[in-house]
Amino acid sequence: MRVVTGSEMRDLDQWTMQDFGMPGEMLMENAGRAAAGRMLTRLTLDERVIVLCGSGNNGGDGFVIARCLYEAGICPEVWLIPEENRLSGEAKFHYGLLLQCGIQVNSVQAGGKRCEDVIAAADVVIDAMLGTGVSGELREPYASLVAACNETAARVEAVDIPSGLPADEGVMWHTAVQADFTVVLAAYKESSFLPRTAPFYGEIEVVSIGLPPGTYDLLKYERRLWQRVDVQTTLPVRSAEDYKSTYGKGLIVGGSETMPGAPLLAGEAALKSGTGLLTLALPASFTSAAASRLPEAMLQPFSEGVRLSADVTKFDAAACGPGLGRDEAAAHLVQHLIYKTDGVLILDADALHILRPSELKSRRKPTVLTPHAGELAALTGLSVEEVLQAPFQTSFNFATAYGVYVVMKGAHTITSTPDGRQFVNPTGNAVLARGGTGDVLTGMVLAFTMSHTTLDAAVANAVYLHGAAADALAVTVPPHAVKTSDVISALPLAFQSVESTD
Ligand SMILES: NC(=O)C1=CN([C@@H]2O[C@H](COP(=O)(O)OP(=O)(O)OC[C@H]3O[C@@H](n4cnc5c(N)ncnc54)[C@H](O)[C@@H]3O)[C@@H](O)[C@H]2O)[C@H](O)CC1
Ligand SMILES: [K+]
Repeated sequence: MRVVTGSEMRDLDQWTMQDFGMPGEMLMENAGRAAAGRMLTRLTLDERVIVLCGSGNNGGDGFVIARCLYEAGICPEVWLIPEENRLSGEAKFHYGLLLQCGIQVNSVQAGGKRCEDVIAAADVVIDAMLGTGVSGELREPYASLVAACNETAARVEAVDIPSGLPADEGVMWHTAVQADFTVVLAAYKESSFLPRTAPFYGEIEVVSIGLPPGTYDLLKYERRLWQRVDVQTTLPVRSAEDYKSTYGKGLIVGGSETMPGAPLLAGEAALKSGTGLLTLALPASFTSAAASRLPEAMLQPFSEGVRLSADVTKFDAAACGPGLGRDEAAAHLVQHLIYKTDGVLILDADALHILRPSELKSRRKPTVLTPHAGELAALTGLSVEEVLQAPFQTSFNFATAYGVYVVMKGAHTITSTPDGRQFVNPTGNAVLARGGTGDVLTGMVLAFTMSHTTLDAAVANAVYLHGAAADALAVTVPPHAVKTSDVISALPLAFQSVESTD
């Protein structure tokens, strides 16, 4: 399922109409009819339904939806917001068809009955006012109608995008319809994954509008959801012939006086994600606690201060950062791993605070960074707010500039590859909003980079199953009554959730 910008969507529309040859009227019929189909599953014949239609093609979709509801026996009250003569193209065409059906269309411009009052008294309001073509602050009467939609007790269902909301990240906006349900046309828009804009969509369903197969391959960059089927088709299948080093030799470097548990969380997660041979490098004072907590792991206590005694070149993958601290000795350790490891290097937590991005360019082997918004802000010199407003572009820029994988953690974690592909994660919940869950993900990424055939799948699967473990927990316990090690305990449930055939 793709994630597109407004201009990418328009390009795909144009190609479909001009090159593929599908008339715009047909594309709009497909869009409106598909949206109506999803809305009809939620409507009852006795509900008073209002359809608000704007001046562009979003409004055109509204005309088609109104006609489809009429066909299904529901007589919607249609409100045209602009003057009729503002309509053009396929929207004007479908407006004509609607009038042909004998459906009365009310005009906001005509005065008399106030549309706001009708919205207040409705059972369902279908928002076909503005779609991906919105720009700038809402002009009247749209601003007042959006306010009315946000005050009514009616169920509000948006077409393609809640009116007023930008499709793209990084766009200033002021107000938007708070939808209960949004039927998204053809592909997710970026704003459905941003912390500030996602809540306005309400429940989302994406519908096909008949774009020909392969249309999305026209786009320069792949940006899509990483879905259950992607995990099912790339998760390695274990075999009886496997032996303990089949899935690599992993190293986790971390821990300090103030954060002794972080490498243990990462280590346990790595072991429960399939690592056969794991070494923990941590302060000597914690080795006995580590041995009792993780007897499966080999231990390499730091020698005097924070020095690695292990030969890092013999590991297939190394993860550095959980609980490491940020002093000078820790900084030397990070540099040592950047320049000396022969395998995949995962940098998380304190290692990201220590890291000088320019050093990444010396890496000849793959590198995976797992920052949250604050860490990515520090790495890029942006503010946290700037990162949260444009997570796709920010992580894309860093990944392609430094040739690394970037896992930008959040409610919708985005994985960016060195060549600019991006995968949005659909799993996870508030259970993960607690200390140590990042350490768990680091251990999972370490394990998966050694067991998967491609790094794309290794990283995206780790993110997916990390969230799926939280989803499995949330089924039985409230998010506040969970501790991070419960997420590790739920990993088998996460694996089962993708291995089951249902
Ligand atoms: N492939 C698809 O997804 C298809 C999508 N369709 C629908 O088309 C809209 C995009 O249509 P477009 O005409 O480009 O823009 P809008 O309808 O969103 O609105 C433009 C319209 O709104 C006015 N406007 C813009 N900004 C403001 C503002 N700040 N205040 C007031 N008015 C504003 C502007 O003047 C224009 O008149 C997409 O979302 C889908 O719903 C196609 O139907 C089929 C293919
Ligand atoms: K809309």
